[in-house]
Amino acid sequence: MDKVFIQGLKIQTTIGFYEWEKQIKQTLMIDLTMGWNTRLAAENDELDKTLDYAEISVALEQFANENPVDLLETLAERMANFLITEYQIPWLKLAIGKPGAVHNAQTVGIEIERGHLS
Ligand SMILES: Nc1nc2c(c(=O)[nH]1)N=C([C@H](O)[C@@H](O)CO)CN2
Repeated sequence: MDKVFIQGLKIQTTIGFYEWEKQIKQTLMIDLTMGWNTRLAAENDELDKTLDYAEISVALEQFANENPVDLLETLAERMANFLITEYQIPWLKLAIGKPGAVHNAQTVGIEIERGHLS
């Protein structure tokens, strides 16, 4: 299957298990790969036949800010459900990094895959 991807999307949002984290915004880095048949858009050069990576980038930051949670795991699961439902995405891989979380690590985070590749 073809893929549409977004790499290194930097968003600012409230996230974290500890009380002090609920008072601030922190940076998250998102990498998202989505399965899609890109031939449909290519046939007649039509944006509305594909996944608009610009629209989805904006939607992800908005989603994170409207759904504050403690864990990256929870955010990733909810984001994946949102994307699959809203855009009828059959398969996706989503990684969320929290670069400021561990002072002596470049970044930490999680990666999930949901749905099925045909
Ligand atoms: N696997 C995870 N571990 C931790 C998370 C998380 O979301 N997933 N979160 C924290 C804290 O919020 C941390 O980022 C604050 O330093 C700790 N471990």
